[in-house]
Amino acid sequence: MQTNKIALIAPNKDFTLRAVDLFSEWGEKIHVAVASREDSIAIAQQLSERGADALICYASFNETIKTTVNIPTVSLRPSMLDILRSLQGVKEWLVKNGKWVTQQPVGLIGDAIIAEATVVADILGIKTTVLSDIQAGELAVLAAVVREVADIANSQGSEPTSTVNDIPCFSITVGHETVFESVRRARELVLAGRVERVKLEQFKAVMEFTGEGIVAVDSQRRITYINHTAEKLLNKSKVQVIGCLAATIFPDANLDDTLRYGQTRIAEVSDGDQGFTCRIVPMLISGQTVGAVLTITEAPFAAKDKDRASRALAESGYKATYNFEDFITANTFMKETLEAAKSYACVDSTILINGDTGTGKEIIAQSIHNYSPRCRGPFVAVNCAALPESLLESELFGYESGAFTGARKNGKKGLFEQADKGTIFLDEIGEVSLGMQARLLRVLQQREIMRVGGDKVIPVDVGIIAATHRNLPDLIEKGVFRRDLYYRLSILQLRLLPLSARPEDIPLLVENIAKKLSAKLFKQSLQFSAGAIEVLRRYQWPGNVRELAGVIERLIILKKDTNVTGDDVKKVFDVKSCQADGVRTVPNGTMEEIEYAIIMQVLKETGSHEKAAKILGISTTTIWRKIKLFQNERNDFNLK
Ligand SMILES: Nc1ncnc2c1ncn2[C@@H]1O[C@H](COP(=O)(O)OP(=O)(O)OP(=O)(O)O)[C@@H](O)[C@H]1O
Repeated sequence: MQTNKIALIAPNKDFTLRAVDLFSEWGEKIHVAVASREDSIAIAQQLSERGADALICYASFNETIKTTVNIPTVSLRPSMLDILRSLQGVKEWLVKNGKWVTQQPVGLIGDAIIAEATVVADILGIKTTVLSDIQAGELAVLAAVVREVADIANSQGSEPTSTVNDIPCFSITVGHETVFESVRRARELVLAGRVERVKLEQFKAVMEFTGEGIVAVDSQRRITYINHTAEKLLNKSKVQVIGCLAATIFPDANLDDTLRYGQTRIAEVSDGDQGFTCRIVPMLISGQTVGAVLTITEAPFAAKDKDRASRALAESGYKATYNFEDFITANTFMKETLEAAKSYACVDSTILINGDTGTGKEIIAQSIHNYSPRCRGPFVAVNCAALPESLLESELFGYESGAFTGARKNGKKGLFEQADKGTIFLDEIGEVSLGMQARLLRVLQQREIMRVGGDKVIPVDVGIIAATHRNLPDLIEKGVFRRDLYYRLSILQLRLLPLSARPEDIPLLVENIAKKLSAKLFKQSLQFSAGAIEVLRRYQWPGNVRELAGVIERLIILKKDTNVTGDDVKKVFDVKSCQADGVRTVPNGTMEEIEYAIIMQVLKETGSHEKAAKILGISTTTIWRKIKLFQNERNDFNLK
């Protein structure tokens, strides 16, 4: 390879010789190689491997060559000026030889030049006809033939280069200026390529030495790039990894959401001993996902500790079991909500879930935790309505020894501390007192707590998800909820629709819940008729999915066969009202008093909040809330 790194691929020996002459005349050190159509690609590749920075290729070779080499290519073909000059020569010759007056057409041959030659001939007033080759067509009626010849012009003359059956044949060849222009263009591309390469090298240097591991994956999920840090983290070399399917290196990293739907997500991946947190970001070109970039950092939990960690979590009970797949819905709004929830899971801001009782707020909270980088940490759910204020405070923030009578000798860690590195789910946040709201606001802002009776500030690393069935802006208006706390909580909001607003979910939920419950109760799964589904769709479901699950459970237990009709469903609804109206006596009083009395009666009969909730078709949270509300109102009343 010569020092000048441009090479020309010529289609024949004559072309080659003329090009060599021209380049030496111009003092250009350009390597010229001759190639046939068949070996042109191999020769182009050899030239590229031997260090050529750009190739000038005869036009008919260029289309295939440019897609097989990684260096820029320039197509060399007769220019418009070359065609004009040739046809002008033809016209002059026809005039000079008395053939112009006959107005016989000129035959044109050569796919690459036909379009331009026809236009130029029109301008010059030359009649033309297109021929496929020199033997074909009515040569006798032609004044002349003009054809493209793969050569460099050797003279500027306007004489025929040959004759066929006494018809003069003229050639259109590549002019000297055209060759010169192709060299100029190739040089320009080499220069531009160099600038790009410098930028690329700078970019690569930054990528290589950043503290995070970086891996790029194409749309076929094959690894196309891995930086030095990722090689070290994964203990694998570029050679081992490039070209492999991402799944072979990261079996737990699900790329579907990113490659199909362009979503950014965070996954916990491991390669045996070591665990990593992996942020997966789509690579977009003009809005189209063409691949993904994975940034990898060491996870707070090493893989070898995972079993121990998850065992400890299971034992502590602070474990989230639900994932997004468990949330069944066919409703478009709810599907969008799930997508938003997945995005929220990737950031650490507080999330507020709003929805009626039984709409799945806890499923969503658990799923967010399990989808987030905190998934290996604890998930601590606190029902803020279930505890009296003083107890809630010491439960949430813990206490120091001797903080109050009956306090443990060594003090106690609060739930915020227990949720460290994980997520705390503050259910029924709308029910907490103003005093407690002030304490919560401080944690939300500073991510620090102070134990009851303590004076030490303890930093806590927790994700916070809050939920309520209440309309918090209404509570703000009533002065029972702090506006500043609401703003803090509501940066990322999710709203869950009541079941009555999404009747299209009923068939899916019925099928799914019936399958799960019948397996749990060791019963055969039920078949719901269209009539049964219709009855279920028309019902209002004040207790939402929890109530639906209760109805299905009753059907599974009561039905002797497996086919459920509309009447069966109605009867089960009746059974429920019989239980409430028939067996128990309804006391006199206000609605609240009757409700309170019924709740207390069922609690007494069952001895358990869970069983009572099931019978009444409401959640345990609602039971706690109603009791608390009733008792608070009584206390207020008594105080007055
Ligand atoms: N979309 C759903 N798909 C499947 N199961 C659901 C769905 N929504 C709710 N459930 C089921 O309904 C029950 C209630 O759900 P969850 O406890 O998450 O509701 P909630 O909104 O937190 O209720 P509450 O406010 O009363 O505590 C659970 O058994 C849950 O599995």
